[in-house]
This record gives sequence, C-alpha cells and structure tokens, in this order.
Amino acid sequence: MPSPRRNAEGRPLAACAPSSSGSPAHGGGGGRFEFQSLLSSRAPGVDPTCARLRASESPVHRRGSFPLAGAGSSPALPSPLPEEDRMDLNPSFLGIALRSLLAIDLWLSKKLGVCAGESSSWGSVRPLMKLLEISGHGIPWLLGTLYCLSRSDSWAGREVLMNLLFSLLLDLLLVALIKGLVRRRRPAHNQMDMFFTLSVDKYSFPSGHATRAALVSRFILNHLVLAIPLRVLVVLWAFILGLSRVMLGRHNVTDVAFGFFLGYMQYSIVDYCWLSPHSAPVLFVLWNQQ
Ligand SMILES: CC(C)=CCC/C(C)=C/CC/C(C)=C/COP(=O)(O)O
Repeated sequence: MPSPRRNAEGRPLAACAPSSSGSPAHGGGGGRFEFQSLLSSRAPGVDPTCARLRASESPVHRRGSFPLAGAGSSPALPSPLPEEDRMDLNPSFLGIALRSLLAIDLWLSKKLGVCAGESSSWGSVRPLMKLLEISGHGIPWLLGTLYCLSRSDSWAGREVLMNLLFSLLLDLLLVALIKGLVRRRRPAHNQMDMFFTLSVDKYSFPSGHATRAALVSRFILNHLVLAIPLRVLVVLWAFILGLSRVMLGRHNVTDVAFGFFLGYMQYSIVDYCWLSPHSAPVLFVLWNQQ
C-alpha cells in the first residue's frame, strides 16, 4: 500500500489530498469542498498548512476576509496569514491588466531613459534636458508670476496673473498630496540631482513638471492672444517637457501621462473657480493697496 504524502513536519497530508480532484480550483465540484477541507483541519492529523492553502484559493479569502479562521474559539484553527503571505492563485482580470500595464510601463521607461546619466546612450543631450527641466520648475514660474503681478498696471492683467498664481499653488498642493499618498519611488536609474526640491519630490507619481506643463500651457492658450506658431510652440514645449522627464530617468511613463491628465483637469478647476474683482474683491483690493 503506498504511504500517504507528508508535509515538512512529517504530518500526513490526508485532508488535502482529495481536493486535488474535487476542489473547484481543480475543475471539480461546487464551492462546498473548500469549506469541508478547512473544517476538516480541526481534526487531528490534518495539515494546517494545507488547509490554509485551500483557504487562500477560496474566492471568499481572496477578498481579504478570514471568516472560518476567526469563527469560534477553537485553538486548532490556523491563525489568519498576513496579506502578503497569502497565495493569490486566481487574480482578477483587472489585477492582471494593471500588473501588465505596470510591467510595460517599467520596461518602456527604462528604454526611454536614454539621458539618465552622462554615460547613457544620449548622455550628451542631458544638459539640454536639464535646461528644459528648469523651464517647467515651480520656482521660476512662481517668481515670474509674482514679478509680472507686481509690474502689471491693468485690472485685466492682474486678474489673469492672480489666477495663474492660484493655479500654480493649487498644482503644488495637489501634486504634493498625491505624491505623499501614492509614494511611488522614482526609477532606479534616476540620479537625484534636481535643483530645489520638496521632501515629497523623492516620489515620482505624478510628475509635477507634467502637471505644470499641461496646466500652464492650457492656461496660456486660453488667456493669451498668440499667433498660431506660438500656440504650437506652447503645446510642443509641454509635450517635450513631459518626454524629457522619462528621458532623464526622473519618471516612468505613467507618472507623466497621469501628470498631463491632472494638469489638464486642474485648469478646469481654476476656470470654474475663476477669481475676479467680483468673486473675490478682498483679494484684489488687498493687492491694490500694496
Ligand atoms: C511656495 C512653494 C512651496 C514653492 C515650492 C516650489 C518647488 C520647490 C517646487 C518643486 C518643483 C519640483 C522639483 C517638482 C518635481 O517635479 P517632478 O516632475 O520631478 O515630479
């Protein structure tokens, strides 16, 4: 007679063995067998490791709850495993899609990071990319707007600049908030040699330069009267700035793509909450008194 299979501690795997043919995870029976294999783990001689494995295959446990292990007070029941130790043998379609997208994102970002270092294949273009980086940095935009605001002598000009200032501050706030919440690390090939960063800028999602590029370019296109070639130049600047973030190795492609989306949406918020001498008279009177 063949001897029963045993686990590492030498306990027989009796309760688990039938499920290889009967469990729904193996194409047989209904969902009940999962529960039976778990319940039978209370019996002496049943391998708890095996019971836990079945439990992790069950759709109930895949959602993160552990009803059977928590029910009752039997000390023989296996304690719930931490989330990271559970086996997820049947991830959802969304899970697979997201993981594939992330894998493509990492692969593509690494391929495009051709200026990540001086010795990279396009390392000689790095200084130019860093110049572009400064063109989308928060400090020059904030200082430039404040300077123009101080020099402006028309109400219309002041109104536009006041809203640009509000946009830039809103952008900094939202990007810092999301970076702090998501905490996605910058790509491994990035050299952290950016000028004047905030503490959250060690994180990469979303790209602050991309949000600013989309926000500012949409703002300019809507509030400045520009000839067509200049309008094209503004859009090109935003696009190349976004691309340069990946080429410099600062960001993954999804950081920049989401940054563009966020910046675009931020302009819609600014447009909706547009500050004017009518909607925010205090702001304008205060500024006028200076
Ligand atoms: C008023 C105030 C808090 C100004 C801070 C401006 C500042 C230091 C912005 C940081 C800009 C920056 C380096 C963002 C990082 O951009 P990524 O594209 O690398 O996310």
